[in-house]
Amino acid sequence: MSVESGKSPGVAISGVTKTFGTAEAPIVALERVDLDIKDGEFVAVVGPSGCGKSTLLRLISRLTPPSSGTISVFGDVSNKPPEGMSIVFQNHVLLAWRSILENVLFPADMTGANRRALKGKALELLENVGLKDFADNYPHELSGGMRQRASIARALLLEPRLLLMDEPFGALDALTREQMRVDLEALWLRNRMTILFITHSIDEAVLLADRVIVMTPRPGRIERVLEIDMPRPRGLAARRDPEFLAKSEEITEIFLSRGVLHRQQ
Ligand SMILES: Nc1ncnc2c1ncn2[C@@H]1O[C@H](COP(=O)(O)OP(=O)(O)OP(=O)(O)O)[C@@H](O)[C@H]1O
Repeated sequence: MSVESGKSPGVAISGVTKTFGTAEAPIVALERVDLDIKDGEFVAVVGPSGCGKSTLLRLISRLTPPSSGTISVFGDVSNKPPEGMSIVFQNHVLLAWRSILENVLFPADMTGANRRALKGKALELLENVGLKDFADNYPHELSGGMRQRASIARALLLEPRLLLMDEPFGALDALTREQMRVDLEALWLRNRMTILFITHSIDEAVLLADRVIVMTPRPGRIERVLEIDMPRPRGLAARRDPEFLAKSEEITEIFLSRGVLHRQQ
């Protein structure tokens, strides 16, 4: 049951299979996936390349329909894009000819929202992601990490209730990635939106999420769901928490047992 008494429904995925290809040569990207995400929960999905993580995100966003099964987003089972949804991809998709502030305001232009009323909000978001002084610069004047921060600020402009993040830090250097993780947690603690965060990194998943969904490939299935019981904010120190070490090890063991990782000979 996806709806806890007294709480609003989050995302409920029930018996979902997604098959690509042809009847003769089907590619089963996801098979019989069941997953409930609570409203306001931070869930990470970790798994090897090709296990169906992006497909899962695309199904929830309704960019792709499931082959079978149902997906309810905040109680809505229609095939319309969920209201209050934002997506952040691995590679920033900023518009080269717009300043950073204008890029963050872009969703206002797309939806017909009042951009004048949202300008203050956009500047506040740029401050939150450490780009206050770059509002009038253009994307080519920023580093990769700064551009990704701007993408995240843009995704938050309309105060999404559901934030879908597909390897958002995948293209960043290790130091920037660590800082982005800490900053994303701070943003989430302020806004408490529902987050589905896709990553290849075991550490990142355990450090960020309330629950980690471990997926294994061919066909993509949920192998295990782990509750991460660490106090927040977790910040940089969380890497020393015994819970972090135990849960990272548990996930590593799953991938070892499924041949995704191999011990050195
Ligand atoms: N549009 C499509 N047409 C055909 N096959 C597809 C399509 N999209 C995904 N697939 C297949 O579905 C499977 C899962 O792909 P998906 O992109 O969801 O994996 P992923 O876990 O996100 O991988 P990665 O971590 O490499 O991004 C793969 O075998 C892929 O080839």
